[in-house]
Amino acid sequence: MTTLTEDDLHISVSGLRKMYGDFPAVESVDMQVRKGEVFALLGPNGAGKTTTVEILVGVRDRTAGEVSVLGQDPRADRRAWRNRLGVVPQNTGDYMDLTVGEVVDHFASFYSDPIPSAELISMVGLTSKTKSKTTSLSGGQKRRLDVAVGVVGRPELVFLDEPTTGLDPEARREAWDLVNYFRELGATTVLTTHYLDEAEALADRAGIIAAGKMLTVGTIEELGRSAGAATLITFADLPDVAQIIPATLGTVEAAGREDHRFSTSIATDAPTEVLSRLIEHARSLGMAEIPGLSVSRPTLEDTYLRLIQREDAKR
Ligand SMILES: Nc1ncnc2c1ncn2[C@@H]1O[C@H](COP(=O)(O)OP(=O)(O)OP(=O)(O)O)[C@@H](O)[C@H]1O
Repeated sequence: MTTLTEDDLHISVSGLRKMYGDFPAVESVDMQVRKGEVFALLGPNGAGKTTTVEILVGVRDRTAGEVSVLGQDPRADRRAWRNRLGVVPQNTGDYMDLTVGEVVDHFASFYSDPIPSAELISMVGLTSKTKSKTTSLSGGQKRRLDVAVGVVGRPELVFLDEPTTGLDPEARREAWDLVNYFRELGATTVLTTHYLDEAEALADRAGIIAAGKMLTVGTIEELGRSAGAATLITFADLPDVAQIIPATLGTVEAAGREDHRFSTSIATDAPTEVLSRLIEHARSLGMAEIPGLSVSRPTLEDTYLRLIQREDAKR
């Protein structure tokens, strides 16, 4: 594993804790976000995602822990530092009686090199609404305007708190395009979400958080492999499998009749070895093909559900 230096990191958090009275909204969060990556904070309702983001962007104080964002402690909240961030909070205020174009122009005026308003409005799919009052926008359209306002200053580090909640599938895709656009510009993105497909589609790495605790951090593939989830190899009509796959290599999990076939599943951490033994076995029986063969890798969803359920069981 390569050792990361402070220069490679846009965010470094250790031992983060936030108490509301004697309730720990954030109990132990450790995470590092590398320059240029898309990092997803995944977790169920009330996990502590928003509180963590609010601390990172300097709008909420912390009880304990070390936090560095773009090389600074967010508590200092310096203007030059803030201008390098783009923040799309979960709940934004209203934009009063202004039109979409006026709102974007207004926020653009705070920055020295903003994304041109028309370009940005088009990127979030609101061109036809440029002259409409924001009060007439649908919930999803308003959310897209929030995203535009948050990123108009070409931030180096973007925080998107549940950017696609309430959006229809097409608008979700547009929001995803925007994240990819920022990735191409070299920006770092932290997004909170409880949509696993969103993390899978967008994130380089993700952290799973529940009940204020960071349970695991890794690439999407690493997360899929963690929490003891095994690869599942399924096939049909291959006799005497138990004799060629010892228990040390895999567990023959299910055997049943399906569509006139006798199907078998093997859960294994050594899929290549199991497959090669199966193929050799099939050949020795004179079979050219193994009927119904499929290999399914454990998914992010498997790991997520396992970890969240394990955490729920503790409470
Ligand atoms: N101002 C506050 N005072 C007291 N408790 C709070 C406050 N803000 C948040 N909490 C509690 O802290 C916990 C974490 O909340 P937070 O909003 O960070 O969760 P979240 O992961 O963002 O959830 P969601 O996905 O529902 O937005 C929740 O139990 C919430 O009720």
